[in-house]
Amino acid sequence: MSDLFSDVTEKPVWSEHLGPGSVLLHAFALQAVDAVYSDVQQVIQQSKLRQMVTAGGYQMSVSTTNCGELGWVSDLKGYRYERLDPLTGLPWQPMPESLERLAKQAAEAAGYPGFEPDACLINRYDVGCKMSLHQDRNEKDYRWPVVSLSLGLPAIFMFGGDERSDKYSNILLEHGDIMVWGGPDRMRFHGVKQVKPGEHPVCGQTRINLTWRKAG
Ligand SMILES: O=C(O)CCC(=O)C(=O)O
Ligand SMILES: [Fe+2]
Repeated sequence: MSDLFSDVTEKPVWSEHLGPGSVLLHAFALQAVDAVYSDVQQVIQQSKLRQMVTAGGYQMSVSTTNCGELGWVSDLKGYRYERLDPLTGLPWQPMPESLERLAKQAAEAAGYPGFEPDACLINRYDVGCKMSLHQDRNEKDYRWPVVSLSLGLPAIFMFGGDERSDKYSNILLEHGDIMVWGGPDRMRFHGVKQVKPGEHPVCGQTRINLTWRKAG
């Protein structure tokens, strides 16, 4: 086919098991990307992306916002979930249906049926942004997984063990991939290496990451 984009939307969907509770769903989101991406743009217009500060006083390189009942925030008081956007004092935007549906489908495909996310964190990585190794531990109930969608520029995801010093694997995350980790893998350290320069047909010079969680 001569259609420029046919190879983008027709990449095979396949599951790669990366641990007893973690699955990389390659290309899982490609069919839903148009709706998801435009809904993310709507959310970002209402709830601005901002660079949060850690308890230690460091400004994160990624820019962040949220949708859903609960939003992840960080400031000098530390990491936590909040019902109100601290920038506006208003509730976060409701989670768009396209996002909620995709998260549930991905969780189910990864072996976590019944996932009801109440938080969707939106991270924008411009070229050069990264996320250091960390655990996701601000959620109330660790029985539910983290479901994480990558859009735009590719990134190397560091997937480590339960200790910060454990060796990690380097996993390539591409546009439309969904990484799910839960169960025995829920507390594994993870992070993202510096995003390399590039131009993506949908997202331009950025990587967008959405992570869904049952936080409350
Ligand atoms: O950007 C990613 O792929 C991971 C993001 C992440 O680990 C987080 O937001 O907690
Ligand atoms: Fe994380």
